[in-house]
Amino acid sequence: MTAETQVQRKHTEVAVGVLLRESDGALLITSRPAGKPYAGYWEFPGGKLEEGETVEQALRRELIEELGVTIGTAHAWKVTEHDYPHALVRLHWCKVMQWSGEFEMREGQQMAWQKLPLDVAPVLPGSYPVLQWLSEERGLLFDQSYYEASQPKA
Ligand SMILES: Nc1nc2c([nH]c(=O)n2[C@@H]2O[C@H](COP(=O)(O)OP(=O)(O)OP(=O)(O)O)[C@@H](O)[C@H]2O)c(=O)[nH]1
Repeated sequence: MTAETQVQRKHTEVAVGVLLRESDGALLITSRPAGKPYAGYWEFPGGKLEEGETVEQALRRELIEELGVTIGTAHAWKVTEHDYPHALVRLHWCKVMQWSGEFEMREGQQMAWQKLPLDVAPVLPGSYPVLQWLSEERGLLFDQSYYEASQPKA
């Protein structure tokens, strides 16, 4: 092993929210704004933890900044990792059932309340496991290829 391969990449810690609408179980997804890696891809709302923040604090701050809503409790759910060319991310997934305020896309992104399977694509690859778990919870089949960039929607 060379010195280069021994270098450990540092994880970027990310808080991500699965907002679930009580009336019909729909979940909220948003598009990544222009200027960020994977611009235009669909994702769950969230962002990077800042120094000294807990996951819940970071998620609450990000959703105010990006969507203009204040969340209630963020229920810690799963932790996943994904190695992108731009970053090695550790994603802290939370389920959120309560929020207040009006949704306002403060970064020029799009939002959509969606049932599974989603009818938008592509989705960030780091989010595929969560779509799989959410599908399994609902007794639905999960087909990753449906969400990949190369798959034109029917
Ligand atoms: N928000 C969000 N990030 C995700 C998801 N899935 C996933 O792999 N990521 C990755 O997690 C990282 C989140 O970074 P971000 O760019 O959204 O965070 P941020 O808003 O704090 O960014 P900034 O401070 O650069 O503006 C990105 O590398 C992104 O590719 C997801 O579903 N939602």
